[in-house]
Amino acid sequence: MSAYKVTVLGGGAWGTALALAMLRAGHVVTLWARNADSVEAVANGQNPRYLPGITFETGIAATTDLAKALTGADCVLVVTPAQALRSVLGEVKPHVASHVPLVLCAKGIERDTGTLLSAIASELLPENPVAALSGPSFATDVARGLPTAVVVAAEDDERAAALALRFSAANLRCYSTDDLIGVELGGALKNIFAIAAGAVTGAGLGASAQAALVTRGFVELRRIGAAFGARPETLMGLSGLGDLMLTCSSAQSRNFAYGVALGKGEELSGRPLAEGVATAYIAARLTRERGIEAPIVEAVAALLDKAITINEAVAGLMTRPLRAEAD
Ligand SMILES: NC(=O)c1ccc[n+]([C@@H]2O[C@H](COP(=O)([O-])OP(=O)(O)OC[C@H]3O[C@@H](n4cnc5c(N)ncnc54)[C@H](O)[C@@H]3O)[C@@H](O)[C@H]2O)c1
Ligand SMILES: O=P(O)(O)OC[C@H](O)CO
Repeated sequence: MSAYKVTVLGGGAWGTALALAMLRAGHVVTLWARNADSVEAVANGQNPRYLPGITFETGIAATTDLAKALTGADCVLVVTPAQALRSVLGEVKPHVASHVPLVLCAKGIERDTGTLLSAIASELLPENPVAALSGPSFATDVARGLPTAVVVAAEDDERAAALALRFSAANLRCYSTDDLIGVELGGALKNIFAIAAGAVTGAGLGASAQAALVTRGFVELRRIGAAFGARPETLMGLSGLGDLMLTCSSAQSRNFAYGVALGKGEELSGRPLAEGVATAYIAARLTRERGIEAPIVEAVAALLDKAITINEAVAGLMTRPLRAEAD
């Protein structure tokens, strides 16, 4: 069998970790990054800017030349931030063959339009099959070779299963599903609740508040997901509940850490990427427009907008009309 060639777009933490995961799964891996320093470092078994303190095996062919990176690719993992997807795919388009699957690994929704990432890919490269990879997976854990499980989604379930088989390795177990929207929404929305959970911690509101917030956040996640056509079992799975649990409980999460800073009233500019900031803004707009009840999403968006204080956010959530839990 000829070698399977995976091209990874994005030389940050997750791009590097996924490139390593693909290498460990036995594939020929090329990583494209726009930054020459990252390219040189990754080729030498490090990425000090995004994965400080981690040394890994060599074998990833890293380059800043996008055309070269995409030549002969059997599969492309797109691992740049969600808000950059449209511009990155615009650059990719002239260089990628139409049969090559695009596996979207970012977690977000386009801030200005509310478009899901898979819809952006289908709009720009309509011939290319689209998939998503998501689930509880810190880049540092995956880069270190620690075990986890994720889910690969594509509307064609056979394609999803085939990609999951390709991507799985000793310490990366990939499940598959045809619920692409469910997987995308779970991954995008959990970041908003991770910011909220971090804010609860930062403001010193206690472990009980934390658990209540995350539980009610999950109710909201399922309510929003259902309105957009996600299947409940997907949202109960790795890309929904699994990733929500991870990001809402660990200071390793950049979204959680952003929330902690927010809750403490610290300076927020210049922090590492927290996708939930843009997602909160657009999710609040979408839920408002569609009449979906999403008080935690609203509160996070208002907090980020500095329209309310953390105390006002808490008071707003605590004084909502009482109701049956299942409603
Ligand atoms: N880090 C994780 O643990 C992790 C895990 C799962 C999913 N993700 C998701 O993966 C996505 C990327 O996250 P990350 O952790 O790699 O972020 P990062 O900040 O570590 O790296 C982002 C990379 O994208 C590059 N980039 C930014 N804009 C670009 C553009 N317009 N064109 C080309 N390159 C561009 C940056 O230079 C950088 O190399 C996010 O959506 C994140 O939610 C991250
Ligand atoms: O560090 P975060 O908050 O972007 O989370 C990373 C991953 O999404 C965890 O699965």
